[in-house]
Amino acid sequence: MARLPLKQLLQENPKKVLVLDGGQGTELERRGIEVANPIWSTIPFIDESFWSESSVERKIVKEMYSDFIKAGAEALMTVTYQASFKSVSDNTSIKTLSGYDSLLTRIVDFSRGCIGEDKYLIGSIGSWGAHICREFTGDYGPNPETIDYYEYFKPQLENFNKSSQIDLIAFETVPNIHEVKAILSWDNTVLSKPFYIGLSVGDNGLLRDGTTMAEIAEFIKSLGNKINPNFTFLGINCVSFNTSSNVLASIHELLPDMPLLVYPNSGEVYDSEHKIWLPNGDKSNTWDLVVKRYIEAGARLIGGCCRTTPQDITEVSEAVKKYTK
Ligand code: MET
Ligand SMILES: [Zn+2]
Repeated sequence: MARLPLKQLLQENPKKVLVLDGGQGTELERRGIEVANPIWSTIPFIDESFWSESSVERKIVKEMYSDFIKAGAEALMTVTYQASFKSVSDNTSIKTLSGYDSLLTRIVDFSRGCIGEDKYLIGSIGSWGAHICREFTGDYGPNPETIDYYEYFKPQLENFNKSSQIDLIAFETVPNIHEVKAILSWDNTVLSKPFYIGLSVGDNGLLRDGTTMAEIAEFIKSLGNKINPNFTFLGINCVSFNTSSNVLASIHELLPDMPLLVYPNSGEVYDSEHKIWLPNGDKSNTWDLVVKRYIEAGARLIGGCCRTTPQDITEVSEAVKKYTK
């Protein structure tokens, strides 16, 4: 069954909450793919051997999608978070724009083949900071306003814009206000299909660069009807599980009419000194509880980010069913 256009689905079903998949990068790692390299989880697609039917890595990616779908995911992301033209051309043998474009098209078409026609495919784009591992600090240097964000995103955006397989473009883990402003300054010639912004927010409830949610909301309101009509969701991703529902509620209070999205990390806490993940100390926080709060706070797209697995998505989808009845 073919899917309805995303915007139509949301408009015709005001209570519909879409279940997203979990963290593809960490899930592939959990399944045995070595992702520690500058283009992270996109690495398996670079070697020509991936495209042969017998490839083990190809099987792993397919199974990951199939397991997220069995868990209840209705929208799944391409594994292209760290696959900007700059990252790919600086770190692999693919150096030309046309070679890059072919790579993305291959990944997108393969991902569509894995998920089928009835699910939504989201084109993942990591923030500018992701290519220098700054998505959790927001430190974009002394003149973040002078960075040419469009130049950086253009090749990936153009591919996703023209692809009939991509339903929604995701700017993920955006930590800096100047980047948010740049993305929202682009009209529908630059961003010609539904898109969202996932903010990278700390436990203090601030964008990683220190900007308050109120400043972001004011900026969005100031755009008035000049805002790109394809701006479909605002929200947070790769944020801590325990604080995510409070942050989302604060955005909802400021922008009550904006459809929101949220996909936090698993409840584990990263110990950067020992480079290990520790279990969630706060047992009172369950998916059932946070999903209930997300829905109360206007979330229309809910899933998991780093270290979340199909088991997490099963719990998310059960809670979504329960609280959207
Ligand atoms: C660092 S956040 C990563 C988000 C991306 N969608 C992934 O899980 O692969
Ligand atoms: Zn993440």
